[in-house]
Amino acid sequence: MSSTDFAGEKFLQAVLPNYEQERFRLTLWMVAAAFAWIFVMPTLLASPAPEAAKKIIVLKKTRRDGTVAVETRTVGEGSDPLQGKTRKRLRATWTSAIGCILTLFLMLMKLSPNNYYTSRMVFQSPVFTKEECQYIIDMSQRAAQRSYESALIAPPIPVSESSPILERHSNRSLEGLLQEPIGWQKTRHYNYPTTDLNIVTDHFTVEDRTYLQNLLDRRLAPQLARIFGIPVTSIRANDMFVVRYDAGKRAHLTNHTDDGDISINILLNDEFRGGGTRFWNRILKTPFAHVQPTRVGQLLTHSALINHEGYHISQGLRMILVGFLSIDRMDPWTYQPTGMSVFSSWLSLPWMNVKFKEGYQLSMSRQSKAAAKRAEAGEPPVQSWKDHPYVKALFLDMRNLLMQTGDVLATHGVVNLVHESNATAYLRALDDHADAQQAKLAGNGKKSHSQQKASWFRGQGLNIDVDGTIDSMWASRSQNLNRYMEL
Ligand SMILES: O=C(O)CCC(=O)C(=O)O
Ligand SMILES: [Fe+2]
Repeated sequence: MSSTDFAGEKFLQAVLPNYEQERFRLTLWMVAAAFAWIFVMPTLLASPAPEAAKKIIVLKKTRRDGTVAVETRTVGEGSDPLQGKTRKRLRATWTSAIGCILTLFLMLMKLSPNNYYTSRMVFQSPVFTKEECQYIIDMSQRAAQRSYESALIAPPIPVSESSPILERHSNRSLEGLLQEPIGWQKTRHYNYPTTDLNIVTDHFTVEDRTYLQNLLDRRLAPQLARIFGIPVTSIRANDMFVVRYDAGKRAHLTNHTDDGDISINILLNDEFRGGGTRFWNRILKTPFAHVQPTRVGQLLTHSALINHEGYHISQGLRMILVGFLSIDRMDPWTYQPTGMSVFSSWLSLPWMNVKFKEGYQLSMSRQSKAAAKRAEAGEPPVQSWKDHPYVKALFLDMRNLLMQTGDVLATHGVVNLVHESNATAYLRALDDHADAQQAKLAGNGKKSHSQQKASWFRGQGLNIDVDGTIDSMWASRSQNLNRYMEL
């Protein structure tokens, strides 16, 4: 979304990049640099300096009769003009090629807003009102109550030979629902468990989801599009959930990175002490920010690759709405392009970094599944190019290289986009714009314009491969497909 389309632009107290303009400028610079390295530099580097072209060596020989004979010999290019020139040209070509790649890489890193501006920055802005946050808390408590009731009557899942891990996990999560805080999931996230409820797979109602979807479409989608320079159609939440931290129980979340491309974290209440989110600089091994929003309904959004932690609360209950968002270049269902610029996808270090990370992880899991199948059936597995050991190693190397490049070159910091005194007016401007859009569509006789919206719930729980195709779905999705179909 360009700055002129964003309804909240005049309330921004920080200057966000004008993506379109900066990408246009960057393209011109890159074309000029490539032209210089390909056509001008090789000629300059290969052309001999006039005095260096020939070297004259004077040889003095004393003859037997005592007289001195002076002999001059020309060496270097002069003595072997063709070979010297070829060698020089070859060296110039190589130097130019390396120079060209390095220049373009540094330009991309330092002139592209998707790289220098959004890689390691945290953005803060208002997104919900206090009343809306209370409504979300209430719907979460109702969903927890329904989860508890269904867990009371659900029989334990028999552990079968074919999928013991999954079924043991399902039993553990059923048990968790019966423990305090009752009805809340305790083991949904495996490595960094939070006490949470997923908006689709837990017992929220269709009305709850519709309420949230409407709010996220009006308030969150345009802000993310503006901050990260992406179209709203490229946004697909892969996991959207409400988290609670209880003082004295699970009161913090240790340092981690998230899954997906972009993370969102919206504060729903303020009846607690401590808390906030701490963001870490991996190079310096120190936090670069500890953000404690003072206003309920405040959004924190950042690249999922930034290390962060949910800081310990010492009193009360802290609730947040969290989303792990995937930014798709292609719609995973139709394979139509989402309209995302190449500068925010394959030329964006954080985006590429995530794709290589996911590509590597998927390949590893495919490999272990294939090994299990092979053991079962005694057949050699069919291997895709993505699972070739060299490709896998390349994915891992690229992931590490891109991560470290971002860590070293990108600015780390927090941008507070809207002053607190403007929060209400800012949200009203976003609402007015959304209403006007809707009225315009209704006037055009179009009932809905769903293809122009972000996917908040319908597209969760998918593993998308580096080539944009669906690789697999999470167990929680395949077990609840009917809920995804409702939306
Ligand atoms: O508690 C927070 O602010 C961070 C939450 C978080 O990072 C997560 O749920 O992944
Ligand atoms: Fe996180």
